[in-house]
Amino acid sequence: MGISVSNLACERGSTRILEGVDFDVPDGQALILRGPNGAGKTTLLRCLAGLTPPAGGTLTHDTDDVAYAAHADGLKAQLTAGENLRFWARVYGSGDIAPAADAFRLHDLVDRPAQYLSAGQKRRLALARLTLTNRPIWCLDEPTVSLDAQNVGRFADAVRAHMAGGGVALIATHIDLGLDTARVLDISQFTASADGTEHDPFLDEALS
Ligand SMILES: Nc1ncnc2c1ncn2[C@@H]1O[C@H](COP(=O)(O)OP(=O)(O)OP(=O)(O)O)[C@@H](O)[C@H]1O
Repeated sequence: MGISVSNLACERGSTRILEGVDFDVPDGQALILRGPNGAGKTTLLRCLAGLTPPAGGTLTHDTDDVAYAAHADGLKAQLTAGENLRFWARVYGSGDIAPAADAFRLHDLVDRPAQYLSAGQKRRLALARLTLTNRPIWCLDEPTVSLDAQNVGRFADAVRAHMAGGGVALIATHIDLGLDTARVLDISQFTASADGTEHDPFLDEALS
């Protein structure tokens, strides 16, 4: 399956952010998305996940096959960590939460309400959801924010396990995850602004 993107254009609001985006990611591979702040990494991931329709070009994958992890953790604050995991396991039809809890060392936290978890613990819980989705394509936006070095390593292990099972991962990150086989794509080459500078639609509007 993998992902194949051809001449893709992406918008936020009605503003064209990216155009001419071309790449392939075969099964079992990861693609690291790089580019300066505002280059359009989130915009591209949202488009690949089906949250924003493409403004042009083609995607070959079914967006229902995508598990998307945004900047926000998306936890249910009143539920415990374990209840959050069991909720997602029911939603995605995956029975056992133990492998997800193992991957991110959450066993000691399962009875704690999510609202009382530290920032890094919340992020680990949010990332554990990925392993419960059984979805083959992971689109991850700055997944390691708030993680310490050991947990960055655990996250990288989870991505490796996903790839070993034939899964695909697209990861916007500014850090080195140590994924030796991953390709890197600088998406600033696809920025839609004519002069090549960072496009700021709010400034454009103020000056027009
Ligand atoms: N709703 C919106 N309407 C118009 N423009 C938007 C909207 N949301 C974001 N943008 C603009 O789209 C551009 C791309 O934003 P995006 O969040 O995709 O960048 P990014 O590469 O993920 O940045 P960062 O590294 O800072 O997370 C930015 O210039 C941003 O200001």
